[in-house]
Amino acid sequence: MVKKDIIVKENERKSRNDNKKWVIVGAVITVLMASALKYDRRASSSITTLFFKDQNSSCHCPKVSQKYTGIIEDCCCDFETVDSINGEVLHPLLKELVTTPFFRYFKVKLGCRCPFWPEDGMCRLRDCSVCECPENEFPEPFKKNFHPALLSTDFMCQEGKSQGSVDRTVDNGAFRGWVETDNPWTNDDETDNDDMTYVNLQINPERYTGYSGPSARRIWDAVYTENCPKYPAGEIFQEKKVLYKLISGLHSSISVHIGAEYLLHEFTNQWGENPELINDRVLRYPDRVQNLYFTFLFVLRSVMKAANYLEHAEYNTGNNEADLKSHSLVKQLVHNSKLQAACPLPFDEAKLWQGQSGPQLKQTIQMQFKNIRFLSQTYLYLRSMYYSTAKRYAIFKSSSNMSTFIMSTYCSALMDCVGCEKCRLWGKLQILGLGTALKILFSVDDKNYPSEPLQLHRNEVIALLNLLNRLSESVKLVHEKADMIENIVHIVEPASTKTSAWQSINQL
Ligand SMILES: Cc1cc2nc3c(=O)[nH]c(=O)nc-3n(C[C@H](O)[C@H](O)[C@H](O)COP(=O)(O)OP(=O)(O)OC[C@H]3O[C@@H](n4cnc5c(N)ncnc54)[C@H](O)[C@@H]3O)c2cc1C
Repeated sequence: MVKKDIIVKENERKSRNDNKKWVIVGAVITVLMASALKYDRRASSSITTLFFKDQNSSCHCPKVSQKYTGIIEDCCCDFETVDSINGEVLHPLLKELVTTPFFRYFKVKLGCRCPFWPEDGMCRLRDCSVCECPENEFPEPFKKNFHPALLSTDFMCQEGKSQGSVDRTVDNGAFRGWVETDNPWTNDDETDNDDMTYVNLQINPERYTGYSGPSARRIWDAVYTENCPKYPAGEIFQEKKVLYKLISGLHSSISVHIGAEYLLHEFTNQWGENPELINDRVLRYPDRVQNLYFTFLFVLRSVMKAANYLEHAEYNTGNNEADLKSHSLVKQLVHNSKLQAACPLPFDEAKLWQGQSGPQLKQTIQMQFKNIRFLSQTYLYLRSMYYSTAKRYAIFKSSSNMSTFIMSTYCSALMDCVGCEKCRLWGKLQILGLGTALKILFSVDDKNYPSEPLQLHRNEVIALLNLLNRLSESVKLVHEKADMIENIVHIVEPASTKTSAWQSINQL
């Protein structure tokens, strides 16, 4: 063997040894993390939090999840495109937008009475309660029930658009001011009164609150079982499936936010990520991840459809500079060329309500989602007759068709039963956001009823864009960290051996 070959061989051997060393070091670190995770979940969360932070701050790109690829079920976009456009365009814009004064103050009725069960605040943390805004903090124009004058340009007709294809954009040449009209998809009992309060969303983040147990379970159980039934295999109505997927996607997002900002050590008030929770509640179930992406695209589509309305809306809080910023960010969002090129139609709402039973089905589903006052009245009547809560609930569950019908009309009313103020705040905001998306996509028919253009409440716009931001954050976290979380958690315990308490209950 010539000398040169010997040197090459020697270098290869050294490099193999070096590699082995790194493999061993890696394995030791993994084992240490795994044992820490096994014996102290909270401590391990801190370790993984540090681990995640290091990954992000290093010069290497964070490891990207390749697990979710291809077209997102029932949508017109694939995972890869959504991840890239979200990371590049949507997330940065939305993150900034929701900090502006217009979008950070949300009007909400927090002290509502649950029409189904007595209040049983199961919250055990101070983090559960909401800091309401002092009177002098929220924007002056928000206090007035103002109706600004109409802009001069009126609703434009659609003549001359390309040959016969249906243009489904909501084209409101004029912004008609913030109005008080009923949203057929949500509770319309949110008009101004003394019970309403303004909340600064920035200081009330959606995160772990400690709200759990029977109270929380009962809400989700009611949402899925009573109002938005899980679709059985072979379900014929695509529309019902859409409603289920929206709720499930929202649920996934809430779980991701709980896991992303978790109270690791109550005593030291240390917050961080809880990867095990994110894995157990969302990542282990590919359909829940699909539903999260679906909900994101659905809401995104509604924002894109309402582009012209949102562009011409008034973002007035009395702070000129900040309001110009809100307006500019909204415009950048709704007319973003990268977004339009990458994912021009995130969800195709025109495919729904097509069959003969379409209109009736639409009404039924609308009723499932919204809250009608009728229930409260009927419920109060029943309550005056029956004192036992259990009996009252049993009546609703088992008696006449009427009761079943009434019971099934409630998705948003259930938010009044959430026994934790902060969860109720975000629950109400996000259900209102979903209701607004549904309203934009399904309640406005520019082609057949051009005289009834889209009209939104200020609060609906605030809810819609905050919801989109929440979903965008969840999608980003799942995309960037799913593989890492799954690897870490699987080292400790194979997913297949785990069965959550709730899964067991549901399987009974
Ligand atoms: C409206 C609302 C808002 C909330 N907001 C917060 C909050 O901000 N902070 C906080 O700490 N807690 C919040 N909670 C409580 C939280 O959502 C959980 O209920 C709680 O942490 C207990 O979790 P769990 O493990 O019992 O499962 P849950 O999340 O309560 O889930 C219950 C069951 O629903 C099913 N399920 C779960 N996820 C999905 C999904 N994506 N799709 C379909 N089915 C699913 C499963 O069968 C699961 O076992 C909120 C609850 C509600 C109802």
